[in-house]
Amino acid sequence: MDAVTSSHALSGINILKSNASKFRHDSSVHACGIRHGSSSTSERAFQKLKLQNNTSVGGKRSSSTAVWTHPLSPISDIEEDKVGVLVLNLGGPETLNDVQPFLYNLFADPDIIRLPRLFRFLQRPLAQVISTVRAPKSKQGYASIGGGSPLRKITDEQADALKIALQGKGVAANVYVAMRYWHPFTEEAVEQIKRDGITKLVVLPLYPQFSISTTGSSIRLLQRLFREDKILSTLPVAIIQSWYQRQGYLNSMADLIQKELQSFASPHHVMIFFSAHGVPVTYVRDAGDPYKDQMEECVGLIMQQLKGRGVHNQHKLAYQSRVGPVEWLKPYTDEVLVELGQKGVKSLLAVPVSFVSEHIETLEEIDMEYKELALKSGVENWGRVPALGCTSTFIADLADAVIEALPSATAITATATSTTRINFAQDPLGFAVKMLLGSVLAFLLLLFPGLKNQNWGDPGQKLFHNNYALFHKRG
Ligand SMILES: C=CC1=C(C)c2cc3[nH]c(cc4nc(cc5[nH]c(cc1n2)c(C)c5CCC(=O)O)C(CCC(=O)O)=C4C)c(C)c3C=C
Ligand SMILES: [Fe+2]
Repeated sequence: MDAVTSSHALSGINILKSNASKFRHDSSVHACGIRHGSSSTSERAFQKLKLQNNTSVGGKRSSSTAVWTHPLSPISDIEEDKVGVLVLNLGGPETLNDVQPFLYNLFADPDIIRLPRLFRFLQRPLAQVISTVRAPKSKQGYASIGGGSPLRKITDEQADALKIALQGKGVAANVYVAMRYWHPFTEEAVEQIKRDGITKLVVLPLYPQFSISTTGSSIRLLQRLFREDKILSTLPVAIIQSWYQRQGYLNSMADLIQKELQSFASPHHVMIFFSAHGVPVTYVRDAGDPYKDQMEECVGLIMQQLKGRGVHNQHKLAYQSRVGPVEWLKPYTDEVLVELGQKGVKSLLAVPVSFVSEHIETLEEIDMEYKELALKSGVENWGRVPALGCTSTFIADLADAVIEALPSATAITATATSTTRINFAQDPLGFAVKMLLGSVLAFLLLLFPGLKNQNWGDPGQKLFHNNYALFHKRG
């Protein structure tokens, strides 16, 4: 997928795939309230762009900077603009009492459980059932990491650090946090943006790779909120779609891996084990989610970075955190760990690669479940790379990404295209059959609550599994 293309029913917003590999990271800038350096590579490029824009026609792509300009929003306005950055994240329950309602919000999202359009009316009842069945297992997980998700605190810290890094680069901006499924909700952040009179907005997902289920879902919600609002519908917005290719991010990941390898007695013999959050395989196969491709490319780029530093360890990518009965992206982390252990791999360094803060899947799933499984399977030495969090080089790079995106901000206008409609046009018979089966199973589920499949939390009946699998095949 190319930069500045809209995708997955997200047309109408200027979406950037932040591909600024030509920008070196600026190690003189420190985030998290530390030191702020002078002009960075990106800042200089930004200044250069300002000059360029004064002399060139808008709407042209700047090949040396990976920044696109738009005739409606000349870069020379940025100094007068009131800039906002909207940081997107998933959100997590802060207490155990929040777990079920948080799960309800998650499963009520049509980008998480993808029902055919005609059966969307079942979304909420289904979410109620699934969240109730899943809650006990989820609660156990959150209880084991201190009774709640650390996501809000870490995201707030990252937002503060980003504001400071932007300031250090000469851009005064308000940074807002918009969570998809828990506080502070996206709606609240958007209201605050309106109250503050922001005149130019950059949307920055805290997911390096794009997935329909994460960045895509948040963007879809934003599109709706912005279109429905008189003021917001004219606000120039730039959306950074993904940023896993950025040099600053890759450097920061390589730094963390290199550092962690040193904690092993024999660093060369450690297998670098990338574990990414999975998505159901239908997202990639049927709905065109670029997540898998981007993840594979991302891992390749990190390894390339490490090779450039003389680190030639073996590596492997696998997918974790599957929920429900459907097939998810493979290979599965738990299965690979067992295989590697049985094959005689003795040292493993786990690298969480789909997310930039610690959360339940790093603190509980990787640090507890997977570690135990690996050790039981024959692995003797286990390590885990921490999430990037507020690492200064990383935050500085995010600030650069924001600055590079600013000139492309443009108002949200066009109407979204629907994947469902496309699928229907391509395969009307298949579409009708799936809808019919989906409806029969959904009604069965609602009429006979006993059919709830306990595998969302506990072992149980199979029918609900199959039901869910059908729902996942949208259209
Ligand atoms: C890139 C990151 C993520 C993708 C892709 C993703 C897809 C996805 N997740 C679920 C179901 C659940 N996710 C849950 C929590 C959760 N997921 C992510 C990230 C991605 N999810 C995060 C950051 C979190 C929050 C963690 C925290 O600390 O609070 C949960 C709840 C936890 C649990 O019960 O395991 C569920 C459920 C689906 C179905 C999905 C793709 C369709
Ligand atoms: Fe998830």
